[in-house]
Amino acid sequence: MPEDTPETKEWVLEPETEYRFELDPGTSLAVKLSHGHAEIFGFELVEGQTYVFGAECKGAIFTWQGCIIEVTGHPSTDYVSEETPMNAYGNLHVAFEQMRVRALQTLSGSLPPDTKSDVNAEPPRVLILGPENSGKTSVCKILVNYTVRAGQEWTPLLINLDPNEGGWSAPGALSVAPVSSPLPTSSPANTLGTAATSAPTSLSSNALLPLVYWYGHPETRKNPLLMDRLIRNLGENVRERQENDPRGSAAGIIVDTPSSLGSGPASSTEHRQRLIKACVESFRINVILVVGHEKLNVEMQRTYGSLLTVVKIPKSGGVVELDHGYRERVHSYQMHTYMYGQVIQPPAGIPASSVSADTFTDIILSPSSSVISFDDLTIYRIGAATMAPSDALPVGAKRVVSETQPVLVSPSQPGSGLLNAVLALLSPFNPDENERYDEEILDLTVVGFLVITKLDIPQRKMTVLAPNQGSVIGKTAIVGSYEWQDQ
Ligand SMILES: Nc1ncnc2c1ncn2[C@@H]1O[C@H](COP(=O)(O)OP(=O)(O)OP(=O)(O)O)[C@@H](O)[C@H]1O
Repeated sequence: MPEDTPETKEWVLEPETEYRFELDPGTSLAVKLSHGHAEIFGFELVEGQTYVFGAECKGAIFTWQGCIIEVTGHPSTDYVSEETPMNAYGNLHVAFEQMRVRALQTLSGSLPPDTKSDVNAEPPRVLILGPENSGKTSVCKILVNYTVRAGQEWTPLLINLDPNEGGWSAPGALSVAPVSSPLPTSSPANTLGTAATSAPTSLSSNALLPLVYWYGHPETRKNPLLMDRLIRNLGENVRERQENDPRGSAAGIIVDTPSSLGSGPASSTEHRQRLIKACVESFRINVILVVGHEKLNVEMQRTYGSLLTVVKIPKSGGVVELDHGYRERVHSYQMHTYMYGQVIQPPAGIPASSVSADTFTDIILSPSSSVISFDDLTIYRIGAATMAPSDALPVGAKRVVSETQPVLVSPSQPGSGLLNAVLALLSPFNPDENERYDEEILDLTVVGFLVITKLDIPQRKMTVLAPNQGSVIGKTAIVGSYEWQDQ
């Protein structure tokens, strides 16, 4: 066997144990379920199929009944753990499933006679809170995957409010997507599954169609007012959808949140509480799950305990501490995946043909680079980032820009910060002039992202990279604080 051909190791997993792995940059791992049943964050693996992981993925293959897996590759860490919180997560799922069934029965008027009085049967609308690296996103994924696997054709709404996570599009996005088939795991570039792409693809059966707003910064503290507004915008959209489809809404809502809502310095308490309130109100939350944090649990019990159910759930010992450098690399993987698709080469010796097509590890996209005039695209930045420091203002001048005020950014201005910036392209303004209003731009959803790769100030031209050739001329875009360079 050549030296760099990784050996294949067989792992026999006892019931209710999991095989955990972490990958280094540039490596991949192949896992074949050779016997039994197993799942990754609730996504069921098919016996005999090989699943490939890359882009520094970290994860766990869990089994309820026991299984045998064959693992090929060089993970930086791998081990089997017998202590997992999956029982608790499974029980939660059962409780939520009961809520869904009752909600549906109430809607269709088919409740058993003795329970007819239960007119308040509500589907689960769940907010997941916890500190950094507590496994919030993984819990969301497990709960969503169990819901869609329940065989009731549920289509829960998964809401990503963690701009650092990026959800289905680019980092900085806040979004919601109805999920109708299980979300696979293969790379942190698409933790929550993959949105429909421009690729001519047979994968579209489980591609998602998210509704996206752009916050544009990794930290919620950068612009809490904007966060608040976008959360409420998402809430409006969700409410509208649910009013139009009450039966569909019985599947419920799962909301993943940024860690800044779960913990932070005392100085940030007000900011945290304000955003949690925005979430609870916007999505009419009836269950708050607190992942492994006693103090936060007590705080939530005190604030919301009389209005809704607050449950503390255990944190998995497998959750990996992600550092700042890793998160930046993930943002870069996300942008690369957004523009070019994702190809994860299986480890040597694993034929690509044996790899499951469910995991989006072989999608090639061809972005288009085009040169446009400075006047073709109107670019705004929201609020304070463009503000000059107060001491740089002329004597006697007062600051007039508020946190949510759109400020025009001119590419011709040296130091505009636009070179390599990620821009969110917005849906059109209301065509009816009478319906237009000052801050309308904050309420427009995103139709795509682009990156400015070159600025030619003397010629007033810029080069933009976008996933497809659709024209951007005459459109409006927002710039945040993300930059990306194609390497
Ligand atoms: N049981 C597990 N075994 C191995 N890795 C895991 C396990 N659970 C979670 N992870 C990994 O740990 C990392 C952090 O988990 P996750 O993203 O769910 O946490 P989070 O609380 O949402 O993070 P954030 O601080 O970004 O909000 C992820 O890479 C995830 O894949």
